[in-house]
Amino acid sequence: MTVTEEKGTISIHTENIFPIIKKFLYSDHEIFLRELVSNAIDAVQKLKRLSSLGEYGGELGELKVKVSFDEAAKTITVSDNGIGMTADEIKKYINQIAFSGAKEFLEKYKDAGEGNQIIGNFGLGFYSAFMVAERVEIQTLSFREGAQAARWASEGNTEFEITKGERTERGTDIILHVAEDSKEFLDKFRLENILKKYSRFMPIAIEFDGKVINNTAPIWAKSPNDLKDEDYLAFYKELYPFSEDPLFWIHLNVDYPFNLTGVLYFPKLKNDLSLHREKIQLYSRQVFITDEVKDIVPEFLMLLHGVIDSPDIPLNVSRSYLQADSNVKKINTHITKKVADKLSELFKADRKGFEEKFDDIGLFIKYGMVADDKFYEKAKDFVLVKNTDNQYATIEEYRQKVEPVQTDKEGSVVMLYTTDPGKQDTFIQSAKKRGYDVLQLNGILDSHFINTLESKFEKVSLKRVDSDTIDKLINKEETISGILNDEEKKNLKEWFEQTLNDKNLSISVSPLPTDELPVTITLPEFMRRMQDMAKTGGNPMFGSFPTTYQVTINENHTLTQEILKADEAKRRQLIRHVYDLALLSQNLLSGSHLTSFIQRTLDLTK
Ligand SMILES: Nc1ncnc2c1ncn2[C@@H]1O[C@H](COP(=O)(O)OP(=O)(O)OP(=O)(O)O)[C@@H](O)[C@H]1O
Repeated sequence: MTVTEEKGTISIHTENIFPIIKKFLYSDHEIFLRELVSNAIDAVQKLKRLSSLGEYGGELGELKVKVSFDEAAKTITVSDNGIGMTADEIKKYINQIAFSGAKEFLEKYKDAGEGNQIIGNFGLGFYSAFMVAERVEIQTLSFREGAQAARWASEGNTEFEITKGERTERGTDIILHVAEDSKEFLDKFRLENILKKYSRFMPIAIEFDGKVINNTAPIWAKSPNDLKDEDYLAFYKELYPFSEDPLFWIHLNVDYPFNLTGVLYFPKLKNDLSLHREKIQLYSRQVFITDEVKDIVPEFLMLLHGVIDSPDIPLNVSRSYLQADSNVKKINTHITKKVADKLSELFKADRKGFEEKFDDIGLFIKYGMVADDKFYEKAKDFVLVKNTDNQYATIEEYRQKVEPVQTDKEGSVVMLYTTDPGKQDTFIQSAKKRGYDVLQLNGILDSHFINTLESKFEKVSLKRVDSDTIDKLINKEETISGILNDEEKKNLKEWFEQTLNDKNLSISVSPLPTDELPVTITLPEFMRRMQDMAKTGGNPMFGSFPTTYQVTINENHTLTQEILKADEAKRRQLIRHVYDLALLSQNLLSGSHLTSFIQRTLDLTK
């Protein structure tokens, strides 16, 4: 195998392949380094493979890839001690772009097990060098016995030359003569940063500036059986040095119908969902591709952290193509299923532990249920609700628990909830007095979650505990009789309207139990929901509706009798006072109203 000197023209199918590479394939020029280092790693892995198959009998030595640069000579060099190439192979693999050497190699060795170690076919790897180089040189010596060193050079047009090479040891140097407009890459920090970004977990040691920059065996490439919790936690810290420990994780390992490995972590979610996005990194055989996994991972799973590695995700293609890709869809479905299964498993295996973590994972589960029907179907059996006594229950358990007391006359189970146990305490106590239970639903997604539940569960409705007076909250057959006649009621309503003089109040007189407050202020459920939805991304128009509060006068209360009997001055004072008490019970009393309330109270006790 001797090298005959040769000049020639590269056979390519499209004349203008280089501009295409430059403009469309890689918008980011720094990718050239990922591609060349990937090729070098491929070459090393191919050699390992040949050695294990007995097709290479020589010493392997310390297998590695080395990246170096020379600012004065304006070169960047990627070296490896992999299989190298003969002059013929250069012609075949480098010159005939359309011919993929990796493909042929895989074809030949695909039955040999570990074949999937070879970095995939995801672009026009080698030629991306011309995005930054005005001339590229290859110095290479094949592992084959008796092979001669060969050199190839090209200036990125379709012409090339092949001559005898200078390498004396097996392997390849790719030498880039960096173009004037790409001099920024002749910089230690720039190169190191690019390497750390794309090559941090590549499977063969990469040396730069005297040190190895990568972790060649990240946990997702290992078998879950060989890993302990500490390993997962340590890897999490490696990925996100400043984050709190995750709650738990899922090790993904699929080989059919597509290849996918990865580890997804459930972080402790803060109440700001936007903080958590873009934390999942996508790899293809340990080569970093992107952290924009929007189209690959379902929206609600973007809250997770971690790594996904799949050679089956098409890369360097447009967004819309990615969305339509059937593998991507399958991956999406698979991840959703895995996550749901993991949660279900945790729930079944350790209910108590699940309850303890629920405050942290609840947001995530609810997000999934609101966003994804398939996820909802699984999650409805393990999503938990918590009542004001901090007891947890699944939706079905809860429905059964409250059904005997909280079914209204239409046969609907009314679940009551509070968004603020402190502020709504009066209402909560009043509900409890009647044997009702109250849930705490105060998360940022809960208003959406409530809508989802109501749409899925038949004959279940949810009402905030302060959205109506106790008798109407759960409207039962039984009626409480009132003690006032129509004339008295009419007067009462008018006096309240005159005294309070606020057009945003809708005043009515109702018979309530005597132990209820003389006046109750409520904001109807539908109105408040609209406001809540507007806050968390619904139609903002709803938020600008005028707010009308329901003011209900309890005709059975003794203070109401007092109002009827009192002279005008006293009456005004009492009306203001019972109204202020209602405000006070909702923490709505402030400013001058509060001051005059205190003064009035002092006057009354004189
Ligand atoms: N460092 C190297 N050592 C040995 N062979 C190499 C090296 N770099 C490239 N080659 C050969 O050149 C071929 C073409 O490389 P190129 O990067 O263009 O495509 P690829 O690696 O097959 O696919 P990809 O587009 O995924 O990179 C490789 O398949 C390989 O046979």
